[in-house]
Amino acid sequence: MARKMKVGIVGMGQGGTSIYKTLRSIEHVEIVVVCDCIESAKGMQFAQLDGVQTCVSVHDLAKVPGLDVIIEATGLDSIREQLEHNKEKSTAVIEAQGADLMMCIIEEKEKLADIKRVKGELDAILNSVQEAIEVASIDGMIKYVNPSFSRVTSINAGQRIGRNIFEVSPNGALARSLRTHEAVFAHRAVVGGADVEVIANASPIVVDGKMEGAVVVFQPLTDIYKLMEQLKASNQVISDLQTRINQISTSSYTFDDIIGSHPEFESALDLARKAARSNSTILITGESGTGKELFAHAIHGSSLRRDKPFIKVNCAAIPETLLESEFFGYEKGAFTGAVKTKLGKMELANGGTIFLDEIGDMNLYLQAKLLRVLQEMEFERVGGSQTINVDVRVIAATNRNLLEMAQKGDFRDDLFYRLNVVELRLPSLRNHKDDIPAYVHSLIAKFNRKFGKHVKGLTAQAEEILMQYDWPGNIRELQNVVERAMVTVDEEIITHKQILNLVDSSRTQHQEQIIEGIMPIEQMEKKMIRLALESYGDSVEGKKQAAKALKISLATLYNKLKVMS
Ligand SMILES: Nc1ncnc2c1ncn2[C@@H]1O[C@H](COP(=O)(O)OP(=O)(O)OP(=O)(O)O)[C@@H](O)[C@H]1O
Repeated sequence: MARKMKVGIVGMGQGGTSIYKTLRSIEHVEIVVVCDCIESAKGMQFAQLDGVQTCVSVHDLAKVPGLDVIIEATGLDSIREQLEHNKEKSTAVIEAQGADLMMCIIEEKEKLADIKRVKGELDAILNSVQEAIEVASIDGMIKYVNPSFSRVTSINAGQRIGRNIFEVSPNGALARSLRTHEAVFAHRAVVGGADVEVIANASPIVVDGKMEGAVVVFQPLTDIYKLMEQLKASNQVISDLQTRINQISTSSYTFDDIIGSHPEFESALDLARKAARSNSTILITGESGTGKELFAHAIHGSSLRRDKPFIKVNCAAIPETLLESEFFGYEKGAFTGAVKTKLGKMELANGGTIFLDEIGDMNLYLQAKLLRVLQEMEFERVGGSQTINVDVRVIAATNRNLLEMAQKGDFRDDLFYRLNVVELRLPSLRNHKDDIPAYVHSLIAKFNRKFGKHVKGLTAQAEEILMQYDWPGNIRELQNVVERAMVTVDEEIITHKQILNLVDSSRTQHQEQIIEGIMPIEQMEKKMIRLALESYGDSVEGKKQAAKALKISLATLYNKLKVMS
């Protein structure tokens, strides 16, 4: 850093004080000493506050060593003479006017240094930005282009600077901004020798309210396209992950969610529990609403794959044309509209279980493909050539008779046998009606929670209707009937009238008698036996007490129970 100029001032009246104040703020000047015969002069006080040495005698000031300049601000010849006599040889004495001039020069020098610094910073910025920048003065003379300008346009600075923008690029954003004195946004143009398509923004350069020129900043569209491509790719990744998250559901059902203790139902449950421990393919058959999907969930939820995906495909709900891509996914560009690669259900289920509901509705072409997957656990995405290996457990379900379909040629028999490794036949509800009270009990508790009600149960006659009805829609229909009864019920007990309104009367036997409270003796007997067991319990002791209450022997009770089950 340059050495500071050491200055002394004589005469701290108005003139001297004003010089003092100006010099004090100049970086390259150090005021070493000030002098006035009046010690309390304003300027003397300022100096004292600033910690600058003060004195009342010109002699003392002149003796301060190392002064470069003494500013004589009294205008008195006698003082000037005293200074000339006493100062060091190398010290210059200047008068107030000279000091003003000196200050102007120093200030200009400092301004220049500032400008140089700002210019250095600006150069660094302009040289490093990716955008091309061009500046022209108000008459169109090109004053500046940055290195990116040359990179983008293949025109070097020497070829461009000094030319007139109205001649070289009369329709560009820069010329338009100069002509209109307004900013120009998102102007698309082709520039340079390389015919590069760019998008440009230009704005006027205004100094002290006057337009001096304009600046244009532009970027090749290829750069923008590249960024857009990158953005699209990132969005694609996000949306794929989102789809994956939406599609993957790990099943939270277990066998504890399945109600039913009728022997036929129990044996299906036992088999399902055993199958859950293996990896075998399972075919679940049964009428609609018998619980096939619930069983599939429970098997997955109780298997070692329980923390992996459970993916359901409803083969009947997906149009045939989409089924293949739904299953195996597709590669980008596989067909019109395949703008991105999509994973199929088979891939999504990797490590977990795929549940093929309504498998009987799958077309023969896809059946062949599925057979290969089941045998080799590998497939290709639609439009792709890469073989994808997976580890998926398959559970299929149908309410159709696949064996019959296979015999007729409507279902591949090899696939049927491949699927039918474990066959789980779920009984229709009409075949395990004894479980109805337990279902109803659990459904009432579930809907009490859902609707905030306090329903306690249903009348004996209402229950009897449920027991007599033949439930074509099985447990799903029972669920609907109880839910609708719960919506309409005002009391704590659901009545037979409410139930009768909800079931198909042609499928309910002896409804008139029931309305009257009359029912066949045989039904009445079953009902009394159930009631007795409910009251005394199902244990041996409970059965003994129930037999006593029914006034029959324990052996007779056992015989009757055998017939009932
Ligand atoms: N044993 C059961 N215990 C409790 N709820 C059951 C039982 N069986 C079925 N459900 C319930 O009944 C409804 C129908 O069951 P699910 O959807 O599993 O039947 P499905 O046989 O798969 O029917 P579909 O063939 O029409 O697809 C479901 O809400 C299910 O939770």
